[in-house]
Amino acid sequence: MNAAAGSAPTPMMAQYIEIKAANPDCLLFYRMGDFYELFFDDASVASQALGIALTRRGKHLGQDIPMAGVPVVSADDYLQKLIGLGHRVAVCEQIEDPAEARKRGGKSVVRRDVVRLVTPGTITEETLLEPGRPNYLAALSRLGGTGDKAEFALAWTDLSTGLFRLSPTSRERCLADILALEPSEIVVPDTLQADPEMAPVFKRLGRLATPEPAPLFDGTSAEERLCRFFGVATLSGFGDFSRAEMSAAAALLAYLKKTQLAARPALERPRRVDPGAVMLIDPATRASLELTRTLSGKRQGSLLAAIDRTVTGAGSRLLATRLALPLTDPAAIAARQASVAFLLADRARAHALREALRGLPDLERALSRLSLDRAGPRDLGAVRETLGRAAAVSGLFEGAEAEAELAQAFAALAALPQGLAQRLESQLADDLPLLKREGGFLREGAAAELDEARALRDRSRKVVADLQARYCQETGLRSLKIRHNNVLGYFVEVPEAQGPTLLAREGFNHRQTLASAMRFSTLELADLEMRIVEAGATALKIELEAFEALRAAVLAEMEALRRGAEALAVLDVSAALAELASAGDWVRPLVDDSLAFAVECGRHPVVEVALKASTGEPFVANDCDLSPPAGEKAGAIWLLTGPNMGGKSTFLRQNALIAVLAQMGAYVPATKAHIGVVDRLFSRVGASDDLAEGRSTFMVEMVETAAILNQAGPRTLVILDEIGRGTATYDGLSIAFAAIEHLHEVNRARALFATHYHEMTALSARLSRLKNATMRVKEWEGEVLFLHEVTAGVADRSYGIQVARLAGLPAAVVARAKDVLKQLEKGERGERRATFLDDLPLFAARPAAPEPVASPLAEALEGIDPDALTPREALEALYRLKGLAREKP
Ligand SMILES: Nc1ncnc2c1ncn2[C@@H]1O[C@H](COP(=O)(O)OP(=O)(O)OP(=O)(O)O)[C@@H](O)[C@H]1O
Repeated sequence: MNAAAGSAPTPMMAQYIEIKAANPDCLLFYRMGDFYELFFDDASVASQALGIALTRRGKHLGQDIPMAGVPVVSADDYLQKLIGLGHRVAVCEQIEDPAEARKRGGKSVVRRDVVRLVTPGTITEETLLEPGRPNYLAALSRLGGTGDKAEFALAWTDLSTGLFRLSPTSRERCLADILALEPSEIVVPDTLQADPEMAPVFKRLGRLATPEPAPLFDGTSAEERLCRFFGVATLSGFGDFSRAEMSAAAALLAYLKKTQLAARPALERPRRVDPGAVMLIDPATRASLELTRTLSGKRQGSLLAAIDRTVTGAGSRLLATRLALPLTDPAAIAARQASVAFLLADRARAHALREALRGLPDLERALSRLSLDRAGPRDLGAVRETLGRAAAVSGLFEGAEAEAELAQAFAALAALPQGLAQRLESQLADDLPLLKREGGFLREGAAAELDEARALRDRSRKVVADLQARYCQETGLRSLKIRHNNVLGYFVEVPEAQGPTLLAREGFNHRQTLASAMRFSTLELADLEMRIVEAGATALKIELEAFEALRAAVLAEMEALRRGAEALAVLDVSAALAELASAGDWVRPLVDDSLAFAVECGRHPVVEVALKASTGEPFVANDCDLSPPAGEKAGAIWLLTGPNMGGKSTFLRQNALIAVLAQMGAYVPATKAHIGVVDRLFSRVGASDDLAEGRSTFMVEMVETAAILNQAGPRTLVILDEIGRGTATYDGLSIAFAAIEHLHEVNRARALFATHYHEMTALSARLSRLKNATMRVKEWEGEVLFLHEVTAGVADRSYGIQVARLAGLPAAVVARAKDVLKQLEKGERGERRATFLDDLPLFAARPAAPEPVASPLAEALEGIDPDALTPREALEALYRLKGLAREKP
């Protein structure tokens, strides 16, 4: 848009241009009556994104002005779509009554201003939010310049619930930390985004990152800005935060101020998340394990979808957060397990609890809207209902001896302000309207004055009915009606043919003639109108005042209400995990500080369910033991060979998922499990092509493998599937070979390694903690039967051709492949297997051998071309070489 140049625009356009200039990176929703209108380029963008008509409205600089509009009543739907597409929207409202503007003179435009910037990370409307997903706005800061001294920190908030957290991070792990949160938006200093060193991070974050001027992140003023926001003299009461953490948190507040303008969100005090307290899961692992969404980005099919039995939005959000950030402290994990165990032991009460929670309104989000003054009567209703249900839940567990986490939750419920519940109950009607602006949400008896005004209004309605009957009688016109509209107010309407009767009568003033009717006003009606309007206005005023008083009363109890909401979410999650454990026969894993990893009869939580639903076949449970073998200090590595389709990937993943489930405090799909805390989880399973980023499948595989070999430690769990298969056989085999040696000798990590390179199984003779395992198959009348059973041992074949046949490869191709395989096996296989290992030095981790010194003998040999020599010359060359061999090198 280049609207500002040239001749003078109309006053309205001038106002529009000024406001748009102040918000260049947003689509401007410009309020005009019952519509938000968009102009110029914004109009084209919105019309395309929303599928709405692109029209024109007047001219600017001699050109038509493109325009698109959305009705205010359905603006939320359009906002949702635009936000989903990554746009930001500035909502510009009329901030004075049009009557005021008229008083200033004919050409005055109504004052307008932007009241809010709607961005993906700052939405609070129920309709714009997903109930079971937190909506995080994060900020990343870097202090201390570039290089090794740089200090990184993250702060994140969910404006819709008031949650506020911060955590130190680093250049290396910031991307993993950010992606673990799945923020909707992350605010970063523009200087950081422009730093080439950070390019890979920002490339991955893409549109999630919102660059802001670096002064927003100023470290020196951060503490003071935080203190001011929370109204405290010092932050020491909240925790001991680093300067980088405070900088990120202060930037977050500044961004909220910028987007929320007048409204001040009620955020909880910032809490620090210690990075060591959670299992580190890098982005590739997170994606490949499909923890909260599948590789295609859907929730359906993810581990989260498979385990989510919660019945409330807040519960579902808490479960997602726990799954995304599994813990590393055995005591904290045990505390969560104890809650599940408690509810598992008392199924009847757990069931009653779930029934009491089912369909509970989202108190956290209602509180946030109340604090931002964006709430409606149903948000007050949510407080009322939650308090009622909380009392019922408390009653349910009266006298119960609960442990740590649940004991705390019950205490929070007991501390809820039940007086507030009574007050809300006595004031709010049973059925509440969405918006407060039309009233109708206070119950009868809530306020004497209100009842009076309402009675007057209702009486007036009866008076209208009586008046109509009287007019009918007096005029003899039986089809005479009293009607109402916003333009005329109350009026008398008769069919056109009867119009003359009224025109002739005293007291009926003609107002309008329509195609089939005539309309009249009377003095009595005008008088009535005034009384009704006054009564309505009085009633509305009383209701709005009562709303404000109730809102203030709720905000005064914010802390207690928040803790109560959190307690209900904890109860919901614990009961949901108990339900899951009971329905699926899951067990409580022992999680401790050892290096054990022993799972008996483990199952894959997602595949098991999918299998049951599709073929009805049972899932074959399998053991896995990576605990340090007797006499060893480090965990074991299992080298898994087996046929294609044998279930290797499923087995690998299921053990990674069991570790995650165990450390989030859930039960696990197994008959017994002992897990020494995993501090870091790496999984390289299946190809996650990154072709769009300009890296080939093999390159991505190697980058991820490099990350694992560079970072894994003894507490790490590594899951590697078919490393090296994306290149020539010998290259791939060599890489797989070297990678396993490194894992065993240098990283000393617990690992599961699946491969089709059967040559590698011979490594178990040299690596003391490496064990061979294989997927059993049965051959029967030329068919392969996959048993999906993991046993000790080595597979001798991959059955690739059988699988290819099952997949429908043409019979001729299958037959030819069999021939080729036979030839290959005859010619090469036996030899290769026997000599392969002997040809290789044992460990790649060994110091490299010194560079060979060029010998004169070799040089002389190099210079001889046997085909070009006569027999005599050949004999001479031989003598010369013998002579050289006698000399010392
Ligand atoms: N333990 C099990 N019990 C029952 N069915 C299983 C089990 N494990 C795997 N399956 C079934 O076998 C299919 C193939 O499993 P998976 O992909 O793990 O095999 P794979 O050995 O990794 O194959 P490839 O080497 O071809 O990648 C799965 O989709 C699943 O339906």
